[in-house]
Amino acid sequence: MMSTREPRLDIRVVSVRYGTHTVVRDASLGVEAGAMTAVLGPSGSGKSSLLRAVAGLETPAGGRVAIDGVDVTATPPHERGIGMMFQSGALFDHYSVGGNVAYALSRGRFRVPRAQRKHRVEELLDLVGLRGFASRPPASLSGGQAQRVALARALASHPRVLLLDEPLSALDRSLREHLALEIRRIVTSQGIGGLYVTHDQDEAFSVADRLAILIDGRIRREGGTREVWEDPREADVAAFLGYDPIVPADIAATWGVSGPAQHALALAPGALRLAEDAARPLVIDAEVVSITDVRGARDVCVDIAGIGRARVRAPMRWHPRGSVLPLRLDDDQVAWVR
Ligand SMILES: Nc1ncnc2c1ncn2[C@@H]1O[C@H](COP(=O)(O)OP(=O)(O)OP(=O)(O)O)[C@@H](O)[C@H]1O
Repeated sequence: MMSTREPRLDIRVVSVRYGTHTVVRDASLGVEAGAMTAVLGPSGSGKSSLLRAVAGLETPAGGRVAIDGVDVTATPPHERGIGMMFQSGALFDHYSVGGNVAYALSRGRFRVPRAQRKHRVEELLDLVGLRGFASRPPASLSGGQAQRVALARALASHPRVLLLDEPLSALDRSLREHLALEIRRIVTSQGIGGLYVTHDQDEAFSVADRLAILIDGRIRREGGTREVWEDPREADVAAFLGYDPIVPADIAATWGVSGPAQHALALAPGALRLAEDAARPLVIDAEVVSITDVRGARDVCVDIAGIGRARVRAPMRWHPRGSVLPLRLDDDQVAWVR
């Protein structure tokens, strides 16, 4: 059920234009306090431009941005009560880790009195898992630690809204997953409204509780992560999320599956299963194209008449019995799309 409270961050029909080129068109989105929305979309879809408009670094060509019900569309960035974190933390090398965080406490409308800064720096470093790091020079930090400092700095002045633009994309995957969960924990526990820009589907799903899918400057789907995944509604949204292939309705009908008129059947990874022991006729015949060993499984590329290439997971010790591979469909792993 939708809350009747004012959302922490309210983006209403915001457009961003560079010259005559509109790169964000009528974007509307609400983020509750203590919640994180990921703006997920392909490269060049306008994600950073939307974030920059929310931050006040870009003047929207139309629409409004409100924080806690107050219109901040014309408010300078440092007076909006927002924190920002980017791909590269851009720490000051000539300050210590603590100095970098303290600097953020000394500026803007939300600055902290000098006497309280040291305590707040320690509190923030503790929050991001860097207790005892205050006197370290930034050059001595790993990439992940540097981004933790950037996060501490972004949180320094008790922002009401935290804006994150691909903050983990320079880190390796395992660290990215770990830090994404930690950022989520911090945003939630601090009651901040988080807006997190990424092009990485896995990262979006681990960091956010809601998703806004931005394609070609338009928010094409918005909702809870699970809801968006289970019902992407449109074929290109499904394809961007990783559904592949998208099967025309007439072919799906030959598998005994039918859906709404003018819809196609999008298959999630894992929707096609080996069916070597299943009773005919409810099997889909595929041709084996290639087999690649991956961690803990075999990735089988198949060709299905009328659809083309698709991928199927098989156990590590599996070998095909012939060139024709019988498959079945797991109908929990499909979505009907327009
Ligand atoms: N300052 C600018 N002046 C002119 N065009 C710009 C400017 N900034 C971005 N653009 C263009 O706006 C479009 C959207 O860019 P934006 O950086 O918002 O996309 P994005 O989804 O964040 O992409 P990426 O994931 O690659 O960072 C692109 O076509 C880009 O070239």
